[in-house]
Amino acid sequence: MTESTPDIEISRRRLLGTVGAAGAAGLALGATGGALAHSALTGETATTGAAGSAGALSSLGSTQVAFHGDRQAGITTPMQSKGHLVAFDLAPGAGRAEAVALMRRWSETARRLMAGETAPTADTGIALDAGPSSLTVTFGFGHSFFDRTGLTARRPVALDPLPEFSGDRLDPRRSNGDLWIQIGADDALVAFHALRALQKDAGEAARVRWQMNGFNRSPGATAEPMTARNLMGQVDGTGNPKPSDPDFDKRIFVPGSGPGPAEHAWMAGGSYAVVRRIRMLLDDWDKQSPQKQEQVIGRRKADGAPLTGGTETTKLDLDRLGPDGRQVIPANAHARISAPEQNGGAAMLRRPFSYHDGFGEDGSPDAGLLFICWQADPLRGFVPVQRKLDRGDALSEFIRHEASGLYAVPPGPRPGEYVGAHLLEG
Ligand SMILES: C=CC1=C(C)c2cc3[nH]c(cc4nc(cc5[nH]c(cc1n2)c(C)c5CCC(=O)O)C(CCC(=O)O)=C4C)c(C)c3C=C
Ligand SMILES: [Fe+2]
Repeated sequence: MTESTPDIEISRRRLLGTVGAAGAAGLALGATGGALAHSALTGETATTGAAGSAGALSSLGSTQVAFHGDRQAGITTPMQSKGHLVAFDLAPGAGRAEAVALMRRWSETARRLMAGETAPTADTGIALDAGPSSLTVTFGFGHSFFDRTGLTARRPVALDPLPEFSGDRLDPRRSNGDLWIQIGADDALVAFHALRALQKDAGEAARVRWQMNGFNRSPGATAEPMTARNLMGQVDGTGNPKPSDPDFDKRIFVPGSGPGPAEHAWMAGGSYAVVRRIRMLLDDWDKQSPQKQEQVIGRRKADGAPLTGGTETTKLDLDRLGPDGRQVIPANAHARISAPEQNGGAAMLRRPFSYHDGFGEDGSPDAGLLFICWQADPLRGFVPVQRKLDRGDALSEFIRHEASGLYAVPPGPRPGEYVGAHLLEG
């Protein structure tokens, strides 16, 4: 049984039965306002009720993100500790009818699992006991989906392939795809359970094209909630636009009405996800002195503060010169080049996962960032910034873009709807 507002879904049984008042704050994360609940998410666990009995959950396990809403979950939702990205291609011969049936199945599975219920068919039992654990399942459509389903006229221009960048070393087998799913959860079994259920749901209609696994810091691991670090050890995410910024919605989500053609109205309230697998050349990076590493980014490693001083949230002083007459934040520093004021206001919401897939024969880690950024229009978000980074970013020497995807992520479904219904049936 659930109690719903547009932004909040709380399991009444869990709220009244197993979680005390302190933990209840961590239970409700709306798909639109989830990021605001960061401190509730990362707070201490608050298990009450009969310890060890079925259904007794910590606030971490019982935290639930709404499946229905104006926006799909997993965009402004606080980053979870475990993530899976998976792209599918429709099977040969599968078209629009199969895509409709598939999106119906996937939506129902996602709805149930995000509510902490079992999968609709043949549940594997992997996630029993854990609760929803902030599970989010986010669906997107790639460029090739539209031709495969006879919907080319409805394909937005914003989904045109990204330009090539000089530093790209992309593997086509791990790039693009007709359909894309992002799964995030604060429990590894819950996340894998969702991945497996959705893959089984694909049946004969679609085949996995590529799949990647990622992680972030676990909620509660730090004394206070703080911006995550990446595998280079940097505080990463500071400059992200905040949901409280007056232009946040305009930058991240497709407007509800506008000059675009009517065929593209199905994307109103949606967003575009750029996904890049970026390998970090960690053996080279780790050889650099801390001072050099800080010059590459333009921020201090210890606390993420700008090299021009202050705290993590102090604005970069891009004009400041040092006693030697040189810019304190170097001309090629990553944070300078990517700053919105250096890019005509271009902004994106970065919501990545780190990844590690073992070590190569030479001992170097196959590790880096599953870089995912969200924007209302990639041509006014990712593309101009990446063009500039590609030309002169000090970080380029230490990273390699190995895979890429761009996906149209439609708005959230209304109760009774499936994700993408307005595209497939509108
Ligand atoms: C094209 C977009 C970007 C790519 C690709 C990218 C890769 C990348 N970034 C880091 C580490 C950091 N990035 C930081 C800031 C930052 N990066 C981008 C864009 C891309 N990064 C933006 C828009 C910003 C924010 C700029 C601002 O608002 O001032 C930082 C500084 C801290 C922060 O603001 O998050 C770090 C650290 C890595 C390691 C990486 C590829 C592996
Ligand atoms: Fe960056």
